[in-house]
Amino acid sequence: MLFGQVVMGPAGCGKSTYCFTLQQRALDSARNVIVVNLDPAAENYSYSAYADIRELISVEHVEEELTLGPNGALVYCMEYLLENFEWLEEILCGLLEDDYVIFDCPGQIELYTHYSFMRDFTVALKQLGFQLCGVYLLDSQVLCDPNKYLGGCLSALSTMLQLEIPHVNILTKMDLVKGDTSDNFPDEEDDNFICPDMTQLLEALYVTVPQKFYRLNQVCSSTFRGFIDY
Ligand SMILES: Nc1nc2c(ncn2[C@@H]2O[C@H](COP(=O)(O)OP(=O)(O)OP(=O)(O)O)[C@@H](O)[C@H]2O)c(=O)[nH]1
Repeated sequence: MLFGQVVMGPAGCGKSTYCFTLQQRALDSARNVIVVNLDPAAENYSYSAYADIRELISVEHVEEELTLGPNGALVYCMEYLLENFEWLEEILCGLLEDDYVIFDCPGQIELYTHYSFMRDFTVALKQLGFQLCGVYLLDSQVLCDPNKYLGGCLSALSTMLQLEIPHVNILTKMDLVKGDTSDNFPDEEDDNFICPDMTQLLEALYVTVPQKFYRLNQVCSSTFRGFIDY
């Protein structure tokens, strides 16, 4: 059996940096961690890539050939990857049982929330014998703003439900958190800074969001609470 992580999250949240760091940590402990770049628009990443979707297809190429915009080209590339999955299968079939594979995914969250691509991709990997974990990265700036926190939780939850694989959320860039938290929201001094209580979230939203959305926010926060308790 092969093990792997599917690393997802909004653009710029730190996915490639996370993959690089994990690869370096593994090297230090003499473990082989393989990173596969699945972002057809990625030009720079610091890890050493075992495979790169850009060898199959790139956003730049699709934009030129099919005169599509960046988002349309990205969706085209991801569908192309699925249709030509044997390209990846051939590369991955050389792996050993102990190898651990990290898939660095694109940052357009609609790929996880609106399209079935990522789900179909993980199903195809499972058929190759992969045991997968979804890793959803969020910039820790969301901790300073209840509106961003609500949006971040919704996107992470929606991704988890779409993929139906074990799921871990990770907050990145903690070194940049300055503690200038919005009123009524826990700050760095609070024990529940990393995981605000849902009552606190609702109270903070009550102050910042128009009243007509109160009931909606109440339903959202009770949904999150349900998943936390579960
Ligand atoms: N200060 C700080 N900067 C970070 C951290 N992680 C990532 N960055 C920076 O954030 C920027 C984006 O990081 P990436 O790793 O490229 O993010 P990404 O999610 O792969 O970006 P996309 O591929 O565009 O979706 C880079 O300038 C990184 O150096 C962190 O923990 N702390």
